[in-house]
Formats: sequence, C-alpha cells, structure tokens
Amino acid sequence: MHVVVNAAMSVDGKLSSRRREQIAISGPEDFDRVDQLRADSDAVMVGVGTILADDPSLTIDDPDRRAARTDRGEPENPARVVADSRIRTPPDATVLDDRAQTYLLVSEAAPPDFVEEMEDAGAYVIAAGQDRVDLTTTLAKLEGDGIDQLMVEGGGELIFGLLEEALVDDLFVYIGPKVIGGRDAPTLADGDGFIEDFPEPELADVDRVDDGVVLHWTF
Ligand SMILES: NC(=O)C1=CN([C@@H]2O[C@H](COP(=O)(O)OP(=O)(O)OC[C@H]3O[C@@H](n4cnc5c(N)ncnc54)[C@H](OP(=O)(O)O)[C@@H]3O)[C@@H](O)[C@H]2O)C=CC1
Ligand SMILES: Nc1nc(O)c(N)c(N[C@@H]2O[C@H](COP(=O)(O)O)[C@@H](O)[C@H]2O)n1
Repeated sequence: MHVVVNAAMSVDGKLSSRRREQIAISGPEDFDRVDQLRADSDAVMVGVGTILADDPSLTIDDPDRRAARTDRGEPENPARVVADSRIRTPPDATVLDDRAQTYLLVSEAAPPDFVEEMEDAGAYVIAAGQDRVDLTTTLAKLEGDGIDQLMVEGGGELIFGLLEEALVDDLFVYIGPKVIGGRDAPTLADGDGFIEDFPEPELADVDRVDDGVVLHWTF
C-alpha cells in the first residue's frame, strides 16, 4: 500500500485553532490540488477527531474527476476510512452517507452495540488493537480489500500515529498565509511526539500555490 498524507498548515505549523474548528488555510488552487489527490486515491482517511470537528464528506468535488473514475471502472468516489478506536463517530456523520463506501477502523475495546449500529449504517468495521486502533494491521487488511493508494487528510494525532509506525510514504504540506498560534492548537504531528529516532524525510519538491507553498516530502 502507498500512503500519502496531505495537510494544510499555517505559517506557524497549526492545522486549526485551539477551538479545533475547521479553518480555511488553503486557497482555491490548493483545494483543487487536494481534490485531484482524492481522485487519484482508492481511499481517503481521517481520524475521528476530524470527523467530530469538521464532519467532512471526503468526496470528490469536480464532476469531471468523478466521471473519469467511473470511466476507468472505479467507484465515483474513493472509499472513506475513519480511525476510531471506541466508535465516537456519530451515526449521522456525513462520511456514513451513500456517496462512497466507508470503513471504520476500531479497537477490540469498541462496544459491540456501536459496531452493530455502524454496520447497520452501511460501514465496514475492521478491528485490531487492544485499546487503540492498530494502524499497521488495519491498513494491511484494507490492502487485502483492494486499497492500494491511501490518502490521509489528518488530523495531527492520526498523522503522528502513522509516522510512529513508519507507514507514511509521501507527505504534502501546504503552508498558507495565516498565523494561528496557541499551544493547544493542533499541529501537523501531535501525539506524544518523538524524542529520538526522528523521521527524516527528503524534500522532493517545492511549489508556489495560491499565496503559499506546497512542500512534498518523501520517507
Ligand atoms: N488543516 C488541515 O489540513 C486539517 C485540519 N484538521 C483539523 O485537525 C483537528 C483534528 O485533529 P485531531 O484532533 O488531531 O484528530 P484526528 O483526526 O487526528 O483524530 C485523532 C483521533 O483518532 C483516533 N485514533 C485511532 N487510532 C489512532 C492511532 N493509532 N493513532 C492516532 N489516533 C488514532 C484517536 O481517537 P480514539 O482514541 O477515540 O480512537 C485520536 O484521538 C481539527 O481541528 C481539524 O479541523 C484535520 C484534518 C486536516
Ligand atoms: N487541504 C485542506 N486545506 C484546508 O485549509 C483545510 N482546512 C483542510 N481541512 C480538511 O479538509 C477536509 C474537508 O473535507 P470536505 O471538503 O468536507 O470533504 C477535512 O479533512 C478537513 O479537516 N484541508
């Protein structure tokens, strides 16, 4: 499986404010780049923190890109994947609508009645990990289900979890013209942070986009 992480951050490295509400950091050209990345993916993944904060659709905006996928025999939209150990995803979350297949990655601690509720809502539930989703095992199961190209949109807790397990191949970071600040505002990689063996990606490309810049790092 090839894992591509994409995120937009402020000049000072924040994905959002301390209120954890969605903030438009990208401009139109960058959102279009993100739409193309989605269109090139078999699935788009987020953590449950992003579901609760943003209620995203994770679908493709451009109808031509959706049509090109169906012409290639692919589903109109990539599948959606949510890392959600104990099932905090609300049953009326937009990712559970019928615009795309949705996978919920859960831990063994997920309450069985919540699992049933999600399956009734049409989600495929994959469980691994005692208290928290075991990302290595669940991503391998997704690969077994035909997901070869996985795009991850955040947030910072999930991105750190993937970096910690050395699961990231490419990282695209848009840095936009905003300063958000705040010690409690989410950053690109949160979690516990590294204290040694820091991942050291290579800079593959730099592009000026909107009034900011896209950095492409490879691991
Ligand atoms: N600017 C941008 O590009 C983006 C910004 N955002 C912003 O980021 C914020 C949300 O980020 P954040 O709060 O970090 O939430 P995340 O979306 O990263 O979700 C984090 C949650 O995922 C669950 N999870 C399950 N398994 C794992 C694992 N193995 N490793 C890590 N997490 C796991 C955890 O909850 P549990 O233990 O319950 O399973 C964890 O709390 C919002 O403010 C949103 O607007 C989000 C995406 C993109
Ligand atoms: N690429 C990007 N730029 C920004 O400025 C952002 N705020 C985000 N946020 C993430 O985009 C997703 C929204 O999804 P839908 O458009 O509703 O499908 C979601 O993952 C946000 O957190 N991204």
